[in-house]
Amino acid sequence: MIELQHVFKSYGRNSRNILADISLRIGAGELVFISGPSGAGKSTLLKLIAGLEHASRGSVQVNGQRIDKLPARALPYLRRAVGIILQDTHLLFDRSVLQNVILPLIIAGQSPQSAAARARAALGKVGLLDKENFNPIELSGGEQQRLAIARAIVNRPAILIADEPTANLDKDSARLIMSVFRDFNQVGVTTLIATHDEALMAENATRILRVEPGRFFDLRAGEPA
Ligand SMILES: Nc1ncnc2c1ncn2[C@@H]1O[C@H](COP(=O)(O)OP(=O)(O)OP(=O)(O)O)[C@@H](O)[C@H]1O
Repeated sequence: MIELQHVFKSYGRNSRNILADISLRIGAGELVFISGPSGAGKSTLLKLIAGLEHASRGSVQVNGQRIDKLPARALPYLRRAVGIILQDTHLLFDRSVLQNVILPLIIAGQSPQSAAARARAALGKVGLLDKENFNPIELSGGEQQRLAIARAIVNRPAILIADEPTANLDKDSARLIMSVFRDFNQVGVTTLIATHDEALMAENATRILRVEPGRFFDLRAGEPA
């Protein structure tokens, strides 16, 4: 499903490697955490997999496609295959909760009617149906994260990627967010979550990819460290 082979990433020609010689495989339906100190390259790794950044060297395969070689015209396909929630959720505060979720469907060419029905189904899955007419600014931090999740999954991606989705949330909101991810993971969505939250990983970990400056660890639950 996701395979990186000898991937290097630096930003700019003469700058240092943020990621150096990373190889990994993530199978369909896995739930994987990406951990590591600030600045180590967690977001960079997620962006390479989502096709938002390009590897400087090495190959990145998603759903059997070399996305580092993907022509620009194939990018919409990748956008639909991978739902992404970045650290800054980029919610649109000039329209309603429902309209925020409808927008990616309209962009993908759906009729307004079927887009509204699917957007409502997505809001239902994250427990926000009763707030569809609110402005996102009126939502709590945890609710805004859930809205960002609804928007990311409304196109039914096979892969869901989230960058620090529980940062700045209290414990109960973080648990609720995690239960939403687990629900999607349980119906087969491959889920990658970058986090600093040790408690979250301890409670949910199946596999942790730990990114440190110059080092990389693939820690599978149940395997000796
Ligand atoms: N677009 C960019 N241009 C130049 N340097 C960048 C860019 N994006 C990230 N970097 C640098 O790459 C390094 C890794 O950043 P990244 O955001 O991947 O780390 P991170 O592990 O996700 O950090 P954090 O936990 O603080 O979010 C940092 O030194 C950062 O300054």
